[in-house]
Amino acid sequence: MNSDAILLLETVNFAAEKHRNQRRKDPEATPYINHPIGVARIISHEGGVTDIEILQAALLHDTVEDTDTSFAELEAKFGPIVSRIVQEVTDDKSLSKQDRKRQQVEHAAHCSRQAKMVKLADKLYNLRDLNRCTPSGWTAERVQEYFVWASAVVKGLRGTNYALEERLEELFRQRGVQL
Ligand SMILES: Nc1nc2c(ncn2[C@@H]2O[C@H](COP(=O)(O)OP(=O)(O)O)[C@@H](OP(=O)(O)OP(=O)(O)O)[C@H]2O)c(=O)[nH]1
Ligand SMILES: [Mn+2]
Repeated sequence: MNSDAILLLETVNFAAEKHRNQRRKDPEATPYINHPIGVARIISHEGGVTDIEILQAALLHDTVEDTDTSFAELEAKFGPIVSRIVQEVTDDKSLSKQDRKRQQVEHAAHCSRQAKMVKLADKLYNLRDLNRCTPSGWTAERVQEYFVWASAVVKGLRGTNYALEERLEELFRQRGVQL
């Protein structure tokens, strides 16, 4: 097996251990790890991107935000580039939810190309998930608001990957949301 395959297995195993007790918000409480694996797969399978550091960052993208993982830990295990990409896509949890959402819109255009790829795939996965089923406790209005906010973030990510942007635009169009 080549070394990239070994490295990806190491990375997905680390993410699975970190997210082991977490579930998605859907009524079936899907294991959380399905999300980062799906985000990495969108990047490779739909985006056609095989850059190992982007795929690793996709697998790890919610570990700091949602588990006890630190950037120092990611840097020691996976190196400075992967750690930096995850940092770029991690919300500052000390901010209010409203400020976090606003920051994502403001920061999107200033991210590296690698972080933009992860962000595009993360939004694409989550929007498809919202079309598949509504998270427990979410109203139709909250779902629509997520689409509107996601479109404002994606606006700042444009010019990164044509295939992913096309698919996102189609989802926004179906919701009557203008990009
Ligand atoms: N659509 C969907 N989302 C779910 C589900 N379970 C967990 N999530 C996560 O919820 C987040 C979106 O919900 P919000 O209410 O907007 O954010 P919050 O987690 O800060 O409360 C996403 O986080 P994120 O990946 O960090 O992305 P972001 O939207 O915060 O950038 C998404 O991954 C689910 O079943 N469906
Ligand atoms: Mn995510």
